[in-house]
Amino acid sequence: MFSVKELVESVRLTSVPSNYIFSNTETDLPMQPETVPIIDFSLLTSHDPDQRSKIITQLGNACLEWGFFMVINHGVPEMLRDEMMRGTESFFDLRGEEKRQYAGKKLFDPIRCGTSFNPNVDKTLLWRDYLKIHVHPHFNAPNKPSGFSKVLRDYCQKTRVIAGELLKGISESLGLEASYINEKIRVECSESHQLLVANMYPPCPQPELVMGLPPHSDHGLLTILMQNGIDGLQVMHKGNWVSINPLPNSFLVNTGDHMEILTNGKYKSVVHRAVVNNKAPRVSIGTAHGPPLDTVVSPAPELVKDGVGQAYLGIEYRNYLELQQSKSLSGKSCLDHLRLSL
Ligand SMILES: O=C(O)CCC(=O)C(=O)O
Ligand SMILES: [Fe+2]
Repeated sequence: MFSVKELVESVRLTSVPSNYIFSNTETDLPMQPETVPIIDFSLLTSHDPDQRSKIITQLGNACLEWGFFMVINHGVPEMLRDEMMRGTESFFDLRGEEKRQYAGKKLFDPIRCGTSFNPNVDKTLLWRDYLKIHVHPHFNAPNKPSGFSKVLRDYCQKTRVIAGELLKGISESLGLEASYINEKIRVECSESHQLLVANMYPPCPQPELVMGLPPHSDHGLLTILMQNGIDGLQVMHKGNWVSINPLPNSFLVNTGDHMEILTNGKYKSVVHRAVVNNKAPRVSIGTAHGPPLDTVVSPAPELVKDGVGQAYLGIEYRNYLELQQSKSLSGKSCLDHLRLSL
């Protein structure tokens, strides 16, 4: 099966095919009403030292306690976000044969589209189609829908700027120079890696039986995400799933596995999942921000001290991406390969 969207559109489904049914989706776990941290991005670029130090403390706390926050006042025009969302939806609406040219591709091929996470090994299929594009250091774009390439380029460039500023603030929150993360693993350099992942979750007749994306953490340092106005993201916080209802025009940001490695476990990558609904298609667009593919990410020596030993092995970014893609998406199983017992 190439696409769950095609499945939904081809037959009138009243129940879910058995190969999509998760035995334990835990969607009945109590949801905690929680206020997730909000970061006012405009204060990060403020010249007022008091304001900057306050927002850096907030950013540090958000990374420490949540690994997740909403970013407001980020300066990305609403029109660009709308165009990006419309372009992505139009891509998923293209005829099957137009999308199939990107099907069955390998991890580092410029553009891939398909369904589930890794249908070759996924025991249960996910209620999700995806489009993945390597957008930096080499920019790629599908040739349809028309005009999408320009919007995509602009959107990806602007999200890289946001990631760069957030990483400066995060470096400072760790007591390091603002440029530390950038210089250590070259996240902001011209070779840095950025992957765009667009997810399409069609409406499902029995949403409680399936998963859009099962609990997982992301590779990279930070993921910057927006959605089409339909909720479905849940974040694990203190042992509970918290449903995320983003503020209008905000970005959702989460820490990835390489943030956890780099900070020697101080800022952990956050486990999250995407649930689906029976009413409206949900689309989310994430950009994962990492170093150049040949960079070995290992714990920062400055954070391996005071009796705390090195908690993770270093690994080349490219190898980590390959490791993650070789398996089914499952919790923090990739990071577990690198943990050192202290
Ligand atoms: O759809 C979402 O809200 C989450 C997407 C996600 O976690 C991912 O693409 O890694
Ligand atoms: Fe994710």
